[in-house]
Amino acid sequence: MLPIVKGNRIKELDQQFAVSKNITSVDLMEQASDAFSNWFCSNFEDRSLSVYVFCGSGNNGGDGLAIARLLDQKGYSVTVVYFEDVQLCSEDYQSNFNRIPESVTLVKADAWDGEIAEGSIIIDAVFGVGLNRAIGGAIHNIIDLLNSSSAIRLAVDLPTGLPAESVVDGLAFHADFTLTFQFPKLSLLFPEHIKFVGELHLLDIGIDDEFLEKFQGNSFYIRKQDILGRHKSFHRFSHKGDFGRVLLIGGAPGKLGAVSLSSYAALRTGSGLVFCAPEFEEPLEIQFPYEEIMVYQTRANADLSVMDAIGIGPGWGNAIDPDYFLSIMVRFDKPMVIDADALNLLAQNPKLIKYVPENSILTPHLKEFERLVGKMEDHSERIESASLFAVENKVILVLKGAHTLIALPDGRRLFNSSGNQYMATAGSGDVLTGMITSFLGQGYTPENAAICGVYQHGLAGEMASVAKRRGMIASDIIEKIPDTFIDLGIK
Ligand SMILES: NC(=O)C1=CN([C@@H]2O[C@H](COP(=O)(O)OP(=O)(O)OC[C@H]3O[C@@H](n4cnc5c(N)ncnc54)[C@H](OP(=O)(O)O)[C@@H]3O)[C@@H](O)[C@H]2O)[C@@H](O)CC1
Ligand SMILES: Nc1ncnc2c1ncn2[C@@H]1O[C@H](COP(=O)(O)OP(=O)(O)O)[C@@H](O)[C@H]1O
Ligand SMILES: [K+]
Repeated sequence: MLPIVKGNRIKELDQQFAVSKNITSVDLMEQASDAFSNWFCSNFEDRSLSVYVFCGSGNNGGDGLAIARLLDQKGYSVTVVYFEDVQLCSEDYQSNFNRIPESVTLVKADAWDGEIAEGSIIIDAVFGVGLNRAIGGAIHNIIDLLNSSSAIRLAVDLPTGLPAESVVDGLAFHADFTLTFQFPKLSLLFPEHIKFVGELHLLDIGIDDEFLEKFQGNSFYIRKQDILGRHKSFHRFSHKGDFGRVLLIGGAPGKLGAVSLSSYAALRTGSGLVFCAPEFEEPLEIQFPYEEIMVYQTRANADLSVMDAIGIGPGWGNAIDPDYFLSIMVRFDKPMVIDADALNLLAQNPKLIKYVPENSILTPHLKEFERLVGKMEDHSERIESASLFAVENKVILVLKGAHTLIALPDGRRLFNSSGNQYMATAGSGDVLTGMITSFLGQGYTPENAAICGVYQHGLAGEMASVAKRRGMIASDIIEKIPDTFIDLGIK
């Protein structure tokens, strides 16, 4: 998995990597700038475009100067606006300043007329991970101006003004696209920053994962290539028992759809047998839209030990007796998936938390998480409390949203890369519960069930949204689950 290295370690990483490859830091800057300009050329093919590059005094500005030179070579019309006298800038900035060809218009910010031709592109290379205070003075005025421009805005590594790990305080550049080097900086994944980050892309600048691991902390980014190796394979003689017997508990009158979506998602994820226990007086009379789902009674002393996995909570309603929930946890006594109304029940009865089986997977969205632990200031605080909750309670906490966080009981924090805004539709969380429960029932470790479930849920959402966009609904996500196995090469 890709380490999300902290901003304050990146300089050291840069230097050590350059030494290990027998190159200079300015060579690495060239590799980064080359990756940026290649991305630029394949996304903005019209060479008659005017490009304005804004350069700060550090290495982010150095990248900007190298990018300006490379785009000029490719035939774009390039203007560089810079802020600081060159002798006061970083060494690699100075090398690139000296290489700026005459064909690039070079203008100091205080002499710039503030004009940006219609249809131009702005590149922000003012500050990256070296930001150490709020933006002020002339830079503030120019960023303000750029933010109100109709031009397309690109940020190099990090939009200027965003700190690498915390929430922005004051002004920041509003990018339409952020092209970040090698790995995402943590703050690029915060919901508060979506208007600054725009569409996020990672650019490979040649630093291998093995080298990055030397600088890893507790945060990682889940990519497509991390999934295949976490899957189990089944063979020609596997029978439905091998694929697991799972139970989904939930669905009160008026909310049957939720648990029905979870159950159907579990079937599409590969479960051999899917049972559902809806919260009705006469559950056996319930007709599900999917005939493959069987009804199970969990009241009284029904044997839960015959189940390989249980997912509990979708549409369960708010009239559940906490003792009944407790009896399910005690009777089952293996990791389970806890979602929606079951999480609300935990929030209302905190004493129940100690009965949650170890390594269970809790899947709150932001509101449900706040009900569990109290109100939080911002995403940075949310990440810390999710991680603390997972460690203290020995559970896996899946904090849902864009870049869903999987907080593991050993303190690692995994951020998801798949999914998109079209998944913000009723029932898509119920689908996730069904998928994770299914993997757990197929014998995956809770960690792998959570990782594969979260990643593939996002991938299925991406696939379904290609044809449906904002018209996508939760059952469209379910229909694409089988395609995710094909796309990932999983047998
Ligand atoms: N391995 C990689 O990932 C690679 C990284 N690379 C690139 O390096 C970038 C990091 O470069 P960096 O460390 O030089 O920091 P950067 O962001 O340019 O700014 C620091 C300068 O800004 C100043 N300053 C700070 N805040 C300020 C403020 N509010 N207002 C005014 N000034 C402020 C501060 O000066 P100070 O006044 O504090 O002395 C300092 O001089 C990284 O984001 C990426 O683009 C690639 O080249 C190669 C591979
Ligand atoms: N912008 C987004 N990007 C990626 N995934 C998203 C986005 N918005 C929502 N999702 C995903 O959709 C699901 C929504 O779950 P939830 O809020 O529980 O919805 P519901 O209660 O309607 O089922 C989560 O898995 C979440 O990660
Ligand atoms: K920048």
